[in-house]
Amino acid sequence: MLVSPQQMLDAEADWMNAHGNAGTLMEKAGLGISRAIAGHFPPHLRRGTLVLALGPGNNAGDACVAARPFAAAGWTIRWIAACPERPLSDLTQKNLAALGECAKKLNSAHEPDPDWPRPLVVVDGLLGIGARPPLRGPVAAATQWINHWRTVHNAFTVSIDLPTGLDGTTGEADTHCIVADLTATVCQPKTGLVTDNASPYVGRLEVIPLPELQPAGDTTHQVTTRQMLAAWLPRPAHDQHKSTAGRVLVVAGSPGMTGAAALTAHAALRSGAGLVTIITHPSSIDQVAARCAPEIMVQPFPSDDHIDWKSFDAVALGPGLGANSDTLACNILRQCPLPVVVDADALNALSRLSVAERSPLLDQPAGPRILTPHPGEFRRLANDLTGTRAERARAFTERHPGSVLLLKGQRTLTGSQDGPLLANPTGHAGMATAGMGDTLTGICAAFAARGLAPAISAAAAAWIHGRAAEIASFLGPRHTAVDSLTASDVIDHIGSALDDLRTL
Ligand SMILES: NC(=O)C1=CN([C@@H]2O[C@H](COP(=O)(O)OP(=O)(O)OC[C@H]3O[C@@H](n4cnc5c(N)ncnc54)[C@H](O)[C@@H]3O)[C@@H](O)[C@H]2O)[C@@H](O)CC1
Ligand SMILES: Nc1ncnc2c1ncn2[C@@H]1O[C@H](COP(=O)(O)OP(=O)(O)O)[C@@H](O)[C@H]1O
Repeated sequence: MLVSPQQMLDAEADWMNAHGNAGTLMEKAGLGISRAIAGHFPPHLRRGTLVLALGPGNNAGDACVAARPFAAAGWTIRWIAACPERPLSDLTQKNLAALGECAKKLNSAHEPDPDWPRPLVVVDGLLGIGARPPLRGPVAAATQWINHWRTVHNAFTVSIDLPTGLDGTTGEADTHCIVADLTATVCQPKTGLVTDNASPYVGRLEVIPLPELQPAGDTTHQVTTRQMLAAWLPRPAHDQHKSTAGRVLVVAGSPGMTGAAALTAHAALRSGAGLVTIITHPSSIDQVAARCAPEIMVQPFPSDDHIDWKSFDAVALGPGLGANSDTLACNILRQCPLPVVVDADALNALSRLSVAERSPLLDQPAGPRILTPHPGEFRRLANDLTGTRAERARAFTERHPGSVLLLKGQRTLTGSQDGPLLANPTGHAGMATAGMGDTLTGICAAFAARGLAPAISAAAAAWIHGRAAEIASFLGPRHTAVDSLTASDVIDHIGSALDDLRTL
């Protein structure tokens, strides 16, 4: 559910009227924020430096609570009062004191101390949901040094509830709005966080559960959470075998794009599929097979276009298929009774059909369909739709009620006729690289083959895909800069993302 800042403030006021003490809520929220930071930097694994930028409100208290497990694990803790003319709130002072001697005050924040251990994490506890841009005075100065540290000193920035300078309702941002690598939003995500305006500022989004508060809000638009996913993704049954674990058919690859077929198939294999078979252009078979692990079967397109659907549970259709396979792609879409994840050149084939030919394939398909366009492919499929990404996604699923839409991008959206619009919170900008969509298609097809409903397969795949990218970049044994991530790195960490999800 999305809530406006006002709805959240109302829920907080109700709780305060009934219980009169914000301390217990701060304790829970702060420890949840701490766990979210630990999802990138487990405090016992790498001992770095945590800098707390404290404002006059209770976000600053949350930041101090969040720092406690890091202090206990031996991190260097520094804090700075961003508005020296205003006192820190009573709860902030109490939780700052609880950090003990290891939390030292900074009088200015021109540059980070070169002797501080890395990683360097800065927590933006400046302003909360009660504030709105424009930024003024010392807070505006604080957001500028935090953004400078991020750009020049590779600081990882964590915002509590919303990046300071972002309007929680509209997502409009002040010029000096914090660019948050992680936004830990308490209780429910605020409407502004998932708007198109907010995408340069919000980064990874983590919703910190706080069931004590019960705000009203918009249930038709949600952020996918770990709690939802854990209920959706079953562990394998003791008595399953490879033919019941999910059989994926990958229809992909062509001369020059054999890697797309291999990436899709490997992602499906790592996402729990029991059997993975690629069918590809006869001229590419040897190259595709050479790229694949021995577990993956590789066969040529059948000469008569006949595929025995009983041998499979789901299909991944389109990655690297090239522009000469429109007939094959459209025939599969006409005939296949199984869930089909429709990507890349299969989407382009659909775009090239007339509306009269395309509509029945999307509105009354022969089986479940999950369409996974990136924004370029989406424009080709529905170039008449206008409005925000969310509005266009909704309009598309209303127009084509028989298909699930997985609209990729920085905040990937899953839309379906009868479910809420789901915004994906995981992932980072290092995912903007070749083959990443092919990987997502493989994960999604494996989940559909394992029996998950189409919309759930799509939303779960987007979450796992993004989380695998985070683990590869921040936690994996060979973690490196975000911008050196490859699609193959993501595939290598799908298993860690599944594990991570199950160790809530
Ligand atoms: N190793 C391989 O074999 C690879 C094969 N690939 C295949 O190459 C084929 C062509 O796919 P491409 O997606 O590269 O080409 P497309 O022509 O479908 O898409 C590129 C166009 O879409 C726009 N676009 C893409 N992402 C966008 C975004 N986030 N926002 C706005 N616009 C965006 C670009 O500006 C560009 O105009 C597909 O079959 C694909 O599966 C690619 O996945 C790359 C790797
Ligand atoms: N800036 C970003 N932040 C988070 N995820 C991103 C970002 N850019 C791209 N992605 C993700 O990476 C994938 C790219 O898919 P796509 O463009 O189809 O790649 P390809 O066609 O090369 O396989 C999508 O899942 C998308 O959501």
